[in-house]
Amino acid sequence: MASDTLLVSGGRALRPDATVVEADVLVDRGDGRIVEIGPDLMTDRDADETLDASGGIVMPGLVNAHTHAAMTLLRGYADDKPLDAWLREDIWPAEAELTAEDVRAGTELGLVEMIRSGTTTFADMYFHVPEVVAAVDEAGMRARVGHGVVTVGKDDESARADVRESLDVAREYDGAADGRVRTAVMPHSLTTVDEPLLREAVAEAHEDGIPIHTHANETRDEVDPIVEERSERPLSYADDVGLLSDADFLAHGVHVDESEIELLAERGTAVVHCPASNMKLASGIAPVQALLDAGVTVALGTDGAASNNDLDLFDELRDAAMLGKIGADDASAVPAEAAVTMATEGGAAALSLPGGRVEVGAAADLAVVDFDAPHLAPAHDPVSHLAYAVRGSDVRHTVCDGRVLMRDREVLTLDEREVVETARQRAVDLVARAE
Ligand SMILES: CSC[C@H]1O[C@@H](n2cnc3c(O)ncnc32)[C@H](O)[C@@H]1O
Ligand SMILES: [Zn+2]
Repeated sequence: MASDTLLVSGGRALRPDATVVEADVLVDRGDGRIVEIGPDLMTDRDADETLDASGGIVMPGLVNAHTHAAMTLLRGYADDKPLDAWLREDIWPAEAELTAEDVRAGTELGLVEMIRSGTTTFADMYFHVPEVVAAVDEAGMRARVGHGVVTVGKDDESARADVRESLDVAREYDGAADGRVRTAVMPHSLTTVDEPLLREAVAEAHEDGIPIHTHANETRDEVDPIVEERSERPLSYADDVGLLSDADFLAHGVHVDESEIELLAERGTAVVHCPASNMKLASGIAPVQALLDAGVTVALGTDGAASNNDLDLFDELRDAAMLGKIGADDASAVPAEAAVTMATEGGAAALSLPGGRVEVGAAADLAVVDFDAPHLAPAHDPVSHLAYAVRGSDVRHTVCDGRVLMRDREVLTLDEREVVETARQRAVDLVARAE
C-alpha cells in the first residue's frame, strides 16, 4: 500500500479498452503512478489528498503531441493566409524579435491553457529551450521539447550553430524536471534544413538515442518541389536521411501517398495530426483513417496558437473525428474511440512518454471531466461525448505525475492572472518591435 496517496473518488474511469466503469482511482504521489482502480477504495479521510470526481469521467491526461507553446503571444496576429506566406510575411519577422523572457511568458500562457483543458503532456518545438524547460518544471507538466532548426537563408557558420544548439540543448535537458522533460532534435522541416546538415543532425542525435521531430508533408507547396528536385517522395528522402525510426515523430503528414503510409508503418514512425491548423492554413486533409488502417501510430496536436487559434485538445479531438470522415468520404471513418485514443494513448506512444492509459502501474496523468453541463445531457455514450461534445472548459481537475495541477478549475502550479497579464504585455511589446 502506498504511503502518500491521492484519491480520485466517485467518478467513472475510462479504461484502455474504451469501457467506462464506476471506480475510484488511487495514486501513489511518491512515484506518480496509479496503484489501484475500483469501487470504494478508501475513505477520503484515509487518503493524503482527495479529488472529487463525482458525476465526472476520469480519463488519461490529454497529449498535445505537436505545438509551439510560446506562439500564444502571436495568437490572432496573422490569420487567413496559407502556410508559406503566413510564416514569411508575418510569423518569422515577429519571431526574429522574440527574447528569452518572451518565450518564457508565452510558454507559461500556453501551459495554463493546456492545463485548464486537461492536457498533461505536450511536444514543443521552439526557441530558447531553457525557458521552455523552466516553465514545464514549474507547471508540473510532462513534455518532449527541442530547439527548432532552420538553416536555409543562413551562412554556414550560423546554420551550423543552429544545429549545434538543437543537439546541445537536447543532451543537456533530457531528464530535467525530475524526468518529466525529455528532448528531441527538431529540424523545422525537410525543406528548411539543408541536406548535409540534416544528415549530420539526425546521425548525431540517433547515436545518442535522441529522437527527431520535424514538420513533414504539410502542404503541396512543400511536397511538390521535393518530388521535382529529387524524383522521390518526401518521406523516401526522410528515410534516406535516417529520420524515420520508431522513436521519431512527424507533424502533419497531410500529403502522404500510399507508399509513404506503408513506409511509416514499416518504420514505426508516428504522425501527429493537426486538423485545426491544417484547416486554417488550408494545407489539406490528412488521410487519418488510411494511416490507422496501415497501423501507423497517430497522435493529435494543436500546432501553435497562431494557426489554431487555441491549445484546447478537445477541439482537436472533435476536428479529427469530423475531418477524418470528410477526408475518407465515409461517416464511419475516425470514430469517436479512435479519436480519443489518438489524443491519449497515441500521443504518449508518439512521444515515447509515460501516460495515456488509466490502468494500474501507469503514470498518474489524469483529466477529470465534468459531465453536468447542458451540452453533455443526456450522456448515452461517454466516449461519444469525449470526442464530439466535451469542451476544454468541462475539465474540473488535471493531474500529472500524481501531482494536482488544477483543482476545481483553479490552476495550482502557475499564477494564472499574473501569467495572462505578463503575456499580454509582452505580446504588445513584441508586435510593436516587429512593425
Ligand atoms: C524553428 S521553431 C518552429 C517554427 O515553426 C513555425 N511554425 C509554426 N507552425 C508551423 C506550421 O504549421 N508549419 C511549419 N512551421 C510552423 C514556428 O513559427 C517556428 O518558426
Ligand atoms: Zn508546427
